[in-house]
Amino acid sequence: AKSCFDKSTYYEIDSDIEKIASGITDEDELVHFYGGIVRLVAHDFMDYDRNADNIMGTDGCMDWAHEVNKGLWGTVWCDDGSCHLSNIYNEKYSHLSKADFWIASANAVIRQLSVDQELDLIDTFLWGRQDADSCEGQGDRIPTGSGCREVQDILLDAMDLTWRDAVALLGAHTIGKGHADFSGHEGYWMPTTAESLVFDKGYYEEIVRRTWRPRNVGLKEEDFQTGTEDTHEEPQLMLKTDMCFWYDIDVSYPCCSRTNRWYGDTNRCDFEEVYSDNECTRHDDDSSRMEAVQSVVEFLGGGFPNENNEPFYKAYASAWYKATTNGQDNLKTLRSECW
Ligand code: HEM
Repeated sequence: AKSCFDKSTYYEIDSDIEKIASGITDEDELVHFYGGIVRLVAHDFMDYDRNADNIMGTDGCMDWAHEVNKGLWGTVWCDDGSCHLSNIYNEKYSHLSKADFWIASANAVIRQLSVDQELDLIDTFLWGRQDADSCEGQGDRIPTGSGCREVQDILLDAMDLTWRDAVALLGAHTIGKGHADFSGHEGYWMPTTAESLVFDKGYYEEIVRRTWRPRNVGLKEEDFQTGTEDTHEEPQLMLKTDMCFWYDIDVSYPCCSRTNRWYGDTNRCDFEEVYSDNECTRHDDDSSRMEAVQSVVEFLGGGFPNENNEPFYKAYASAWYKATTNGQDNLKTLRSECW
């Protein structure tokens, strides 16, 4: 096997992803095809812990049976020939490590779904990662969405990212969907399926502009929702970890954002239960988490509405690079040709 990764192989993976996507006619399935690939990489890099004996990170190893990874094994990656991504890997790319292949595949998704296909991550792509055979405890390191504390412990402390990096990376929730069967968090981060197929700064606009009321209070799937069956075909959600970039929900949950907005006669916080009397509080001015708030403002790209995805794209590329190279010291740039 040639253990070499050249540009033409990188482009071929991109076009294979495009080909598979163009054959998927069901929109929900398409959202999960694209979203699942990016989430797969996120679960590979979010287990990195610089302070642990086994630092893990992008090593192609996943504790597939762990609850937090539900929705990856069996639909995104599998060994029975029923998953697009593992099928092309087995057919054409198994000379590459899974870790490198997954990242190249996610780069393809991000490029294809970005506005004007502008967010091309090829220039910062490095390869040479080695797959690990075992990664015991991997799943225990992955965040579940419980709140700001989790972002701080995992993305900042263990992964050595900044708040700005974390806010940029989570912008990926603009694509994809949460599933009742997998995480228990049902719904899209965006208001429509179509918008869940565009990789842009929409996620930040949704956090800031909507009224978000608590859902699943008291359960382990505590999160936020907005809208009603009248306004939304499918539920629209935010996790507590998403809302944390704008509100101090560790302190104020179960709370509602923007308590002064109405839908007919009903306060938008009060559809199921009254939350209009408990507004989500903002971070203290002197809190280190204000860096997250400032990053959201930066990625909004100016006053609403605007088409300026530049600040988000730049920060995303830089954070993605850090997250996918953490702990790796022998990575190489793409060859122009492999022999
Ligand atoms: C605090 C960190 C994070 C938490 C708590 C979190 C949590 C979740 C949850 C609960 C889901 C729904 C899974 C399901 O039910 O199908 C999800 C999906 C997703 N996540 Fe995250 N995530 C985090 C970070 C990230 C990062 C860093 C990325 C990428 C850069 C990412 C990309 C995605 C994508 C694309 C989906 C959609 C998957 C699909 O459509 O099947 N997430 N995430």
